[in-house]
Amino acid sequence: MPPVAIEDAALTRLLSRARVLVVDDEAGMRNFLMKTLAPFCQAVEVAGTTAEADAQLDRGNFDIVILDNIMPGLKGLDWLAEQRRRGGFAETIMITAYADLETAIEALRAGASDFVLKPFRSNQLLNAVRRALQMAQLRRENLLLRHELASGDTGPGRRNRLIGSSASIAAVRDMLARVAGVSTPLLITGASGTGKEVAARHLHGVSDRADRPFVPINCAAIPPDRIEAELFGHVAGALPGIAEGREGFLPSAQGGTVFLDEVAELGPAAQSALLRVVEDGRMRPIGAVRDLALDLRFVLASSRPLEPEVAAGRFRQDLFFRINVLQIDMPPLRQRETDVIDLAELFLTEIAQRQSLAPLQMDSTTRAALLRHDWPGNIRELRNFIERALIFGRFPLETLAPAQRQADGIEPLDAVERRLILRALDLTGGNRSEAARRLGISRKTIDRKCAGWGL
Ligand SMILES: Nc1ncnc2c1ncn2[C@@H]1O[C@H](COP(=O)(O)OP(=O)(O)OP(=O)(O)O)[C@@H](O)[C@H]1O
Repeated sequence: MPPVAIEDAALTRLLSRARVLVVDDEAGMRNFLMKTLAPFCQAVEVAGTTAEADAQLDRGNFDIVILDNIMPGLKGLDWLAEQRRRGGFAETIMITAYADLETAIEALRAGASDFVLKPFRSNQLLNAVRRALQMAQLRRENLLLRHELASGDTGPGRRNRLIGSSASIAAVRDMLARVAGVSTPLLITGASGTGKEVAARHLHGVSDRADRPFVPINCAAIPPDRIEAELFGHVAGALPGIAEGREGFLPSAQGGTVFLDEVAELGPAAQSALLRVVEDGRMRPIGAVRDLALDLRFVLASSRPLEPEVAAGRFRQDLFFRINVLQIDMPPLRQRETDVIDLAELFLTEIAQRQSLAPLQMDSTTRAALLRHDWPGNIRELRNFIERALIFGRFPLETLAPAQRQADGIEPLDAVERRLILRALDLTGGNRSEAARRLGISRKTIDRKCAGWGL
C-alpha cells in the first residue's frame, strides 16, 4: 500500500528521526535488519532476547520495535502484550516465518501495527516501518486535532505571529527570537487576552521545532481528576472503566512545544509530575512501570501572578524556580501605543472577509475612542468590539466604558500624554487650538501627536 497522506520528503524525515529496536534471536537476521535500517534511521539497536529488549526499553524509548514471534523462552506475542501493560507505546512490527490467521489476529489483539512474513526483502521491511511511523503520526495528529476542536481553538482568532509595531511588542518579539534556540522553559505572564498564547505560537514558529507539534493545553479547562491522564496518558486497564491505553498530550507533542496555560490551576500531583518532566525530560504514563524520555519545550502561562500562589503553599516553589528562568510579561493593549489602531484595521478586514460582512471604515472619532479606551479585556475585547461593529454596521462607541487607569499604578509616560490630549480634545469638542491652549502646548504639537496616532 503506497503512503498517501504524507509526501515522500516528510516520510523520509519521519524515518530519519526514528529510533528502532530489533528483537530477534537469530544473529543473521539482526545483522540484516541493522544494515537495512541504519542508513535511514536515527538509531537502530538490537536485542537477542526479550530480557535484553526489556532492559533496552527501560533505558530509552523507541518509535518502532521489530519483533520476531518465535524465540526461545517467551513468545514475541506474549512479550508484546506484556509491554502494552507495562507502558510501551512503540509501534511494533512482527516478523515471522509461520503465518496463520490465528497468529495474525493474536498479533493485532496484542497491539502489533503490522505483520511481515519471512523471507522478506529489505524494501518490504522499510515500507512496513514507514507505514507504521506514518500511522503513529496520523494517530497523534488526530488526537491533537480533536483536542483543538474540543477546546474551540480552531477559530478565526488563532494567530501564529505577534502583530504590533509598538516598542513594547517589538521588545517581546526580540526576546522571543533570542530564546528561540534554547529549550529552557519560558514563563509568559500578563492579563487575559494580551496574547500569551499568540506569543507561545510565535516562539514555536521561529524555533527549530516549528515543523513539530505545538500543543496548547488550558489547565483550567480540564477537570483536576483528569489532568494527569490527559497530559501523561495511561496504560490499558490503569483507569477504572477504560480498557484501552492512551498516549497523553505530552508524548504526542514529542519534539515540539507544549503551551500550558493557567498553570497555577494544576493540583499537587500534576505539579510534581510536571516538575519531573520539565527538569529531567522524563515522565511516566499512569499505570506504567517505565519512564518515557521526552524532548519538549515548555512554555507556561498564568494570568494570576505565581509568587502569591507559592507564598500561600498552593504552587510548588521548586517548580516555580524551574519555570521562572526566562520570563516575558505581555504588556496590556493600552500600553502598546497605536497598535490598537493597526489591530482594529486588521480585524476589520479579516472578520468582514471571513463572515462576508460589509466593510467599515474608521473615522477619526472612532480612532480617538479606541486610543482612549482602557481595553481591560485587551486584544480579545478589541476583536469582539470590531466583530460587533461589523455586524451592526457601525462602531458602538457608547459601549466603551470610561477609562479607569489609576488602578494599576505606574503607566508609561507616552500613554499618559496620549490620554490627557485625547481627553482635552473630547472636552473641547475636537477643537485642537482650544485643547492646545488649555494644555499649555502648541497647536503644532497636538497636530504632530495626532498624526502619529493616525488621527
Ligand atoms: N499581537 C497580536 N496580534 C493579533 N492578534 C492577537 C495578538 N495578540 C492576541 N491576539 C488575539 O487576541 C486573542 C487573545 O489572545 P490569546 O488567547 O493569545 O491571549 P491570552 O493572553 O493567552 O489569553 P488568556 O489568558 O485569556 O488565555 C486571540 O484571538 C488572539 O488571536
